Amino acid sequence: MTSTEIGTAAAFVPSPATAYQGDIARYWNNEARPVNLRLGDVDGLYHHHYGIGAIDTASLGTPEDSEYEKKLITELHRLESAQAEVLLDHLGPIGADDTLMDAGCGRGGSMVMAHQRFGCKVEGVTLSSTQAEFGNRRVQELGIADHVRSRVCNMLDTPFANGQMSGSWNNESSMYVDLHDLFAEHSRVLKVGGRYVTITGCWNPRYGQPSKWVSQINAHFECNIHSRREYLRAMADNRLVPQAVIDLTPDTLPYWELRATSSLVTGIEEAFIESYKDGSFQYVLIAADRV
Ligand SMILES: C[S@@+](CC[C@H](N)C(=O)[O-])C[C@H]1O[C@@H](n2cnc3c(N)ncnc32)[C@H](O)[C@@H]1O
Ligand SMILES: CC(C)=CCC/C(C)=C/COP(=O)(O)OP(=O)(O)O
Ligand SMILES: [Mg+2]
Repeated sequence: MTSTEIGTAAAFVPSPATAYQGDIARYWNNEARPVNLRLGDVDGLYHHHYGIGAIDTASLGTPEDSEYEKKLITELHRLESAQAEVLLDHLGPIGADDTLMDAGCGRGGSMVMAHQRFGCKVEGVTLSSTQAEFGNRRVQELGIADHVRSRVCNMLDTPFANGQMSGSWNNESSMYVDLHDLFAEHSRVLKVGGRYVTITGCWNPRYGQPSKWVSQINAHFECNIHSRREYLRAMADNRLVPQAVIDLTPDTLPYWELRATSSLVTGIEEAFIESYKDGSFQYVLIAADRV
């Protein structure tokens, strides 16, 4: 990759840094679950994260309604976009001249939302060429390819300059990497005073060790969920000072309970619901300032 200007083609695909990253690239290159594509089709924002907020039962109607499944998909998608809005709320004031980094950007839904809200540039990195192509195609269709770009790149070793970013985030993508390496890279690309935000699932140190449900989620996604304590320690070691730590577990449970009743279930719903209920697993937002 020679250019860092948004709007230029990013055809060069680097080799994965490790065999594990090669596995993860393959996983996301081959992913096409209806629960993600059909939700994205609702309004063209494609997410690979989960939802938060109360169910709007009035909008759902009853299961006997012939339109019920369509309404349920729309509702799940609304909750996933609400999750991304909450992440963006915590970035603080961002202007049109700022640049943000989405580490592990998936199909790019959060990046589009960030540009639409702030007018800023957004640089996304993913291991998957399929996802990067999907995201770049989508922003071209929207006419915002001069502001939003996905590229195939390891989030632990990005091409961005020191202090280039006013904000950066991981939306459900930090369970694929070592947290010390990850926060060292965010700390490098963020300017002093810049804001980092993550929404993630983490195991609860008060439970003791990762529960069987957490192990099941790890096996399902080939990831390695960290503990809440590990996040806070790795931030502290990398000049990232938490300003907000919010337990979103109660806010995400309605999403899972609704999803478990849909035709788009994937089989992982029970593990999320049971681990959130037994306290072994938590859905958290952490916002931290680069000092
Ligand atoms: C669950 S998806 C989340 C996607 C996106 N953040 C969202 O909210 O829709 C996880 C993403 O992390 C990316 N990822 C995992 N490890 C990575 C790494 N080392 N470097 C860059 N991206 C990585 C995957 O390619 C995938 O896009
Ligand atoms: C909170 C945790 C631990 C998340 C693990 C990372 C992950 C794979 C997120 C969801 O992606 P997705 O939207 O592709 O998954 P699904 O197909 O289940 O909707
Ligand atoms: Mg999904």
